[in-house]
Amino acid sequence: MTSASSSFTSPSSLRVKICGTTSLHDALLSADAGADAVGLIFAPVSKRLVQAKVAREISLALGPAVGRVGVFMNQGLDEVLRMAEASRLSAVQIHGEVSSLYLGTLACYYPVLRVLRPAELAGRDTSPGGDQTPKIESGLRHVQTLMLDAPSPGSGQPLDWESLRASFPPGAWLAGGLGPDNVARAIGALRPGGVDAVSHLESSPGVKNPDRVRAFVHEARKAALLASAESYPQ
Ligand SMILES: O=C(O)c1ccccc1NCC(=O)[C@H](O)[C@H](O)COP(=O)(O)O
Repeated sequence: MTSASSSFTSPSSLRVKICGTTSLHDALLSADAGADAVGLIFAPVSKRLVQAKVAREISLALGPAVGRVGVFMNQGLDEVLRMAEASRLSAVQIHGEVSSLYLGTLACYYPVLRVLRPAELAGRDTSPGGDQTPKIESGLRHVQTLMLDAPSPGSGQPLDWESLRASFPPGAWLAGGLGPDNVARAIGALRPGGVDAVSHLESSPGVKNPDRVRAFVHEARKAALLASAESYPQ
């Protein structure tokens, strides 16, 4: 496994996901801005919940080139698979406590973005009284894309990128408090395989700010280009 600082991020391979899409209008906006994927949140705790009917409408309208990632948190396998099929999702993003069996089963049907918090990345939950069991389901690494996110998803809180430099898994995606103003610094620090954002791209919960969405995609692409140029030996 290469270290995060030496891994190569090709500008064309950085994936940009715009999460918390609740309307066809905003989905088309993100696609037009050059996003690779939109996130459709089905976790009931979210203030950005998308209606199943709207999610399906979005999936069918976006066509094959833009991913539709369903976001789930502590929801049963049956529910995830049912929503994914009904909404014509192209991938699922899984937050919360789930088993290896759960992830392995899902991975038979959909590409899985598995979300971890920094404490879990270190291999154990360091919170008071936390479970010390390693949290990366090692047998499933080959079928998962990891995403590192803040402990409270969708809260707009950035992670401490510097402290993650040594442990950030090559190719993992990064979320947590990203926006047009800081995504370049985050890419420069960790060279993620993808970036994902919601809070700092909105005018109100569940409603996108078009200028910020466009600026986010633009800044992310520009930073990936710079990072890949720096990765070439002189
Ligand atoms: O955004 C939410 O409301 C949400 C609620 C419950 C589970 C996941 C949720 N969002 C998932 C995402 O992928 C967000 O884009 C990610 O957490 C980053 O959010 P932000 O820090 O607000 O950019």
